[in-house]
Amino acid sequence: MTMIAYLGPAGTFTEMAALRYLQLKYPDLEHYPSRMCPYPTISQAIKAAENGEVEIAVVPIENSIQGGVTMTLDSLWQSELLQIQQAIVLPIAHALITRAEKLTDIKTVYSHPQGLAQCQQWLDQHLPTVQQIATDSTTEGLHTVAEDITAAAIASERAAEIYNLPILEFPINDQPDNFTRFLVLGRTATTTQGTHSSLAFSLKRNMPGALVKPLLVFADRQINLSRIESRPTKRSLGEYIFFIDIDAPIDDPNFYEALQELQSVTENLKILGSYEVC
Ligand SMILES: O=C(O)C(=O)C[C@]1(C(=O)O)C=C[C@@H](O)C=C1
Repeated sequence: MTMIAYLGPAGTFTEMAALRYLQLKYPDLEHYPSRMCPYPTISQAIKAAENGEVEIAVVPIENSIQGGVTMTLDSLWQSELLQIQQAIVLPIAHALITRAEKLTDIKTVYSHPQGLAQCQQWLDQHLPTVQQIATDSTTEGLHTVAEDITAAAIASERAAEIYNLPILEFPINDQPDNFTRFLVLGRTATTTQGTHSSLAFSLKRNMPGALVKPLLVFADRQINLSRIESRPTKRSLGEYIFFIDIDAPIDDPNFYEALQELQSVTENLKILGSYEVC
């Protein structure tokens, strides 16, 4: 029975993505929740899949407004075993969940840093003096909201329903078109072949033009990169790992050739997966 680790507690956007994956993959399943294992942080969910406690981890990777989820990018680079099996894109609409009757009664607002950032203009305008408290997920602060009438949390409408808490304002995200991409990660033995591929590499030397060579490998073959993002290697200042998404399956001969050549112009090259996006 496939068990799925996700960023919890219950009611997170990541849980919605995990449920969507289960419904797509196993449409005949009767009881989805019994397969769902919440973890308090993204890195713990990823570790659970890596050490075999669960088969799959579902984690956020990128928001259309705030960009990459750094904890996921760093964990992907460090992971020796996990591959991307599927990507899921969900619209994200945030609610202000609180037992306070009016905005002026609120003293603290809890949310995941992505949740706070996606509602920053709204917060500046409507709750400018309220203390913002970053949590590991949008739902972590909901227990406090249940106990403290001056506390509020930014989370989904579904979370308010699960915890039986009222919504004071909805939607409060600054951009109506707000999307987050989630990844379904599984062990390499179950590697998939899909229409999209992701890889990451570090460079041999930190010198002018070092990034041009790997990029030319793709440009010369007319391979389109749909995303490039960098993270520090954590070895020394100014050294980066580059994450690249490509709209091509890994078994495309053109792409396969590019990968061979990429080995010679990068220090460490990781194929993160070949997968479908839904
Ligand atoms: O805290 C949650 O509800 C999550 O699923 C995490 C997360 C994220 O890390 O981006 C997912 C979607 C939204 O962008 C806000 C938060």
